[in-house]
Amino acid sequence: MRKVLSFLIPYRRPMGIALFLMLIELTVELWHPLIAAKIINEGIMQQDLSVVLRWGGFMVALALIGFICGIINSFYAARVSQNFGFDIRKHLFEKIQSFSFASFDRFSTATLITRVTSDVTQMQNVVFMSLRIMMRAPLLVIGGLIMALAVNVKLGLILAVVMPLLLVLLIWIMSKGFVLFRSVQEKLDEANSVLRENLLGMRLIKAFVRHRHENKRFAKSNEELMAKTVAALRLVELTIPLLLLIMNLSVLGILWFGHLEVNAGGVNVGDVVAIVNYAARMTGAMSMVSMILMVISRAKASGQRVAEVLGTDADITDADDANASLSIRNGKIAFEDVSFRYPGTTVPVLQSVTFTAHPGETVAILGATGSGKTSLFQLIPRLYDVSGGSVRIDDMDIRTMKLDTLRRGIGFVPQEALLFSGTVMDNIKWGKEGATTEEVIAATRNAQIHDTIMRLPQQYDTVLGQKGVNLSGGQKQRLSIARALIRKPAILLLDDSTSALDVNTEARLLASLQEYPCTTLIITQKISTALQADTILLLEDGKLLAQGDHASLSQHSEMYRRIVQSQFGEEVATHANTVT
Ligand SMILES: Nc1ncnc2c1ncn2[C@@H]1O[C@H](COP(=O)(O)OP(=O)(O)OP(=O)(O)O)[C@@H](O)[C@H]1O
Repeated sequence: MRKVLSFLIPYRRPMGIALFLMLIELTVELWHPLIAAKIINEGIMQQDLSVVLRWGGFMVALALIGFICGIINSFYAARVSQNFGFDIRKHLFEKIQSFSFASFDRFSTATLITRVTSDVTQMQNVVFMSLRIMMRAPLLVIGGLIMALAVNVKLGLILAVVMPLLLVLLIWIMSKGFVLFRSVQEKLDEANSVLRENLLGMRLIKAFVRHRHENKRFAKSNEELMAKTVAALRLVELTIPLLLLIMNLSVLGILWFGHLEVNAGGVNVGDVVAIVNYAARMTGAMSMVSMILMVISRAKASGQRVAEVLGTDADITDADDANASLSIRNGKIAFEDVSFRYPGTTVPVLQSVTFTAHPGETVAILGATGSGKTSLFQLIPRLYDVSGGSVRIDDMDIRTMKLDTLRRGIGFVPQEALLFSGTVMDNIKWGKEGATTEEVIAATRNAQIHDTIMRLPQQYDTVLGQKGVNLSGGQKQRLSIARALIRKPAILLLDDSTSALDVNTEARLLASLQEYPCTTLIITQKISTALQADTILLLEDGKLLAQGDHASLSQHSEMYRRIVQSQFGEEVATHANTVT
């Protein structure tokens, strides 16, 4: 939480000005009842118009000063709170960018979105209110109490007894509110999560006619959010009427004892009016305090959630002795007795994996679904770190290299082609900042997508919809391959990235990849793809079952023979379909 509050440090000066202006406003407000008492006692009761006019004019002048200070205070409060929110959002975004995959496994996408948006807004509100009214309200209560006691001790004592009782009540309510508002934010996460999944999976939902089921799912989550919010707001709703009731009873008490005192000659009418006036202002201030306490308890819950993200250490970082001069030159990859399990799990997904991919070689990784192929890939750019053994590139343990240098030398094409909104050109240049048009075209030609792009309405300037919705699966895959090729990486990782391509296009693509001086690792389910590789790795349940070229595997691996037999029939059929 201290970390979150430290974001206010750069704004000490405007905060100081805002608080100073607020103090002037407060002084003006506390002065008013005294002047009113003077006007009543010395002007109205003595029928002296000049006193009424003089002090009346002074009152108007003070009100004007208070008004001007209030406006400038609001201006500074808005500026500080907006800048504070901007800075936190920026830091959160940068922090999330530095997250390892393990951290992403910990925080869902929906919760991260709520934390960067709604939670930060709650905290912004509290900063705005602090500078505008938070200090003013308690000071007004304390100042009002002191002034009331100064005007008349007996009548002032009524307020002195009631105020601490009210404060205890409000603090109790705040502690309840904190718990409730934390669960409101959690329910908001859940509703966001359902909404997000729906929007992303809209096509599937329509195709499966599952909209009723999804409506119900969202309605359930929406109802839970409403129920939690209503419970939290009920507490807020209860607070102010309760507070008004107690304060109005005290005003009645002041009027009752006041009238007795006036009759006994112990106090002036003007003084009773002044104390009632202070009580009224304190009532207003107390209801402000109760509102503020609610906002604080909500912001405290949000602050904790934001602090959790900011306090998450990047667990995959450069080692202290990482050598900045090391970079990938030849692209030799060696796994030495590598084992791996996902952080927070006990089951190993890779066990004693040892193989070498020599520079310029193409290695295909075959294996059933869930056998650990993607996990193996993720270890190469250090998206996760090995649990045992080591991954070496050009004979260097990758943990001795700078992360950025390591990742810059790798072209990674994930299983699901992910494109960004923007033009086709922007999407390919995303792989290499400042790439020339010639470089883009060379990459798209090799990825077998240039001709397709030229047939698009605005060719390279065609704007892609969200996640590239206006492209086919195979087109998306080839665009993301082009995006990786443009980096001319020393190591190219294709995670089942040719699955949506027909056999001919895939063969052309793989042939053109031969021209790249890079070591290529291809995860594939297709024997036809594996056949183009120099070496084939056969994974089963996280273990490397066999490795070698097609001929040696056909001879030595029973499992490989089974896969070939099961697939070649299918492929002949597929090929026949493509030809016709
Ligand atoms: N983030 C994760 N946290 C925990 N376990 C995971 C995570 N990702 C994958 N796994 C588990 O690791 C195992 C291997 O998954 P992996 O994605 O590497 O398989 P794969 O061979 O690439 O499968 P596919 O061909 O279906 O993509 C699976 O049992 C999976 O449940």
